[in-house]
Amino acid sequence: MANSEKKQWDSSQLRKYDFSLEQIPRLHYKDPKIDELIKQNLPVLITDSNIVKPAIEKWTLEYLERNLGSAGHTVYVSRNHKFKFYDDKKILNKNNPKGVEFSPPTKRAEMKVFEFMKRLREWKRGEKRVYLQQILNSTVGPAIVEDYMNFDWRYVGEKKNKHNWGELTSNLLFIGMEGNVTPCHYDEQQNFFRPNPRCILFAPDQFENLYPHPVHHPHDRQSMVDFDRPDYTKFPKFKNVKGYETIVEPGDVLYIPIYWWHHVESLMRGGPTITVNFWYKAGPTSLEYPLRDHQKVSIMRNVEKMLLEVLQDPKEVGPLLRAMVLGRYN
Ligand SMILES: O=C(O)C(=O)C[C@H](CCCc1ccccc1)C(=O)O
Ligand SMILES: [Zn+2]
Repeated sequence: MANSEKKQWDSSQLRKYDFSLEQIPRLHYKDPKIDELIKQNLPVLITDSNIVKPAIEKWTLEYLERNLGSAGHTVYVSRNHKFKFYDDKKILNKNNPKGVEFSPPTKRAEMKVFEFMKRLREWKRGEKRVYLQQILNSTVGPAIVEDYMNFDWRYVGEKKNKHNWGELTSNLLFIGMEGNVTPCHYDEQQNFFRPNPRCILFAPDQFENLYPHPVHHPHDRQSMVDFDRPDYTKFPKFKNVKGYETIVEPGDVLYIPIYWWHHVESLMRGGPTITVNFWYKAGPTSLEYPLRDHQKVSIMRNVEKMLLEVLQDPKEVGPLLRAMVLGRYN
């Protein structure tokens, strides 16, 4: 993440998608308008902050190779540029008979940091891509721990308290290759994210245009639409999708509100990217009316989970909901 020079890029380094995008507001970290946006669960790019300054200044690939420690690290391997996340616990296998038949799109490997860096350095176009996604925990070396302690915790703590978020669950370190993509998904956590250069965001009310996988599926929370080749027959509403984008400059931190969809990509021909996130649990939610869009997504998830639990067979969920709604609630 060391960004001594201002990273210049051009639009040929951005992957092309067939939807239009507006810009996400960029505000200086001292600007009080930031709190107004966070309060409304709206994204904002926070500039010139010191939130992860030590990482910005010191975390080069060489520094990380020397200091990430000797433990094995979680690395995903993909045959293409996409790293679509999946939850192992929902895959059908001998000790999960209720799981879903599923062939993972990426392989998860454990690699020592020098092994990962070697793969990064020697990668040739067309070869499998790698993406290190590692929780920052006690296994990392003392220098990294010290840098981590020197993040601007006062600033993030002040936001957490002001907007009564839950506890910080984790900080993940991502080391990705140029052109890597994390496809569109939402998380159930608040996120301060020092991202890869390009983030595309969609509000929770875009649920119907983004067709998330069913809740019991390993790709729960991920969009079923392949942005590179959208299937408008299966997903007709995708053509109505309305999104925002930001290209992150050095020193920026993006606030990704809970339940907001995000697609994250490293610039093509932009070299490897080093990013860090801060995931916070949701705070206590009181149901005020009118309900917020993200609260309706949470309600839909709970209805889906309850129906799956009580009907047992996922194939019965559609017919029951259609019987309940068609001609009566539509
Ligand atoms: O910070 C976030 O929320 C991101 O989406 C960052 C994203 C990788 C996330 C991978 C992942 C997705 C779902 C569950 C666990 C891990 C990136 O930077 O490529
Ligand atoms: Zn995410």
